[in-house]
Amino acid sequence: MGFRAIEIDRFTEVVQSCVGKPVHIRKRVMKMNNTVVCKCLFGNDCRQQDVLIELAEQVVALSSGYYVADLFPTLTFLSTISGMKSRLTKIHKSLDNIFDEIFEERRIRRQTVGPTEDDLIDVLFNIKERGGLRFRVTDNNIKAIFLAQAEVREAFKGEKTIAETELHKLVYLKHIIKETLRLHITIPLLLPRECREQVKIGGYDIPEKMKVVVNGLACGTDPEYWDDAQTFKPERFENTSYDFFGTSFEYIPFGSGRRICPGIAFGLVSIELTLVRLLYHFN
Ligand code: HEM
Repeated sequence: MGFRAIEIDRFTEVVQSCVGKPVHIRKRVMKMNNTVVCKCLFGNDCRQQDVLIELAEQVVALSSGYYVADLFPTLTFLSTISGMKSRLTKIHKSLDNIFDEIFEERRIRRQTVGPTEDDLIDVLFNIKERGGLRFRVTDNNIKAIFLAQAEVREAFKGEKTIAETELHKLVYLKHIIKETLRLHITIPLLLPRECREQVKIGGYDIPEKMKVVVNGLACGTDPEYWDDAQTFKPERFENTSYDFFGTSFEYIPFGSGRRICPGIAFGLVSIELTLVRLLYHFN
């Protein structure tokens, strides 16, 4: 059984054991998803798992918030006095140290036991050691990949469980997920961009190097594009071609362009499986 299936089973059992008592579903789902991602990356017995999950939760909390300093990028002191800068620097340093620790432990294990290729870190170390690429793979490249894990899903392709292959049948569930992500986009202002060249947008001159913040929530709820924009209506996605890849700017729950979320497939399967389990087992 793959990591995801095991963790979803565990999650279902925990929720079941709470029957009759209140359960904080959001907290539990978040913890479960972070555990799955962590295990896919660093294996089943990662000593640093709890700290990594804690840091991931802090990053999500910081990146999904609204910060006045984002609106006034030239006022650099704002990000300093708001404490945002020092919090991000602190998290970055902690992550970097933990990655160094994990890499070192894995190097030692590979020297004694050898590679196992059952998690992403071994896959990347194998690539690094095998060489033969046009570029050299460094520890920093590996760290960057862990922070933007587009390959995760690909690496675990062989691990699909029957439940995952059955998901395509649940058409309405997919509409519900699309509609939920439209009204409740996870990162409402996406990630900030920097303009590469001077452009005119909507009558405004945007100079080169200007920081641009795209309001994804406003796009998804703009009455010019959406009928009854504030109402939850999953059927609105019937017979439409909206996808998650940022091809229509009125629907960009995972962002768009170069910095589009690399975890789309990973995230969607996790949402679908979790919902299916909850709907199956609980009223
Ligand atoms: C339903 C689940 C998810 C949603 C709604 C979501 C949404 C987003 C959004 C809106 C962005 C900003 C994109 C932009 O500015 O254009 C983003 C970036 C990102 N996401 Fe996700 N995400 C999800 C799951 C995941 C998962 C599972 C992973 C990793 C396993 C992941 C990793 C990332 C990373 C690394 C970035 C930054 C990309 C960059 O800086 O270029 N996401 N995500």
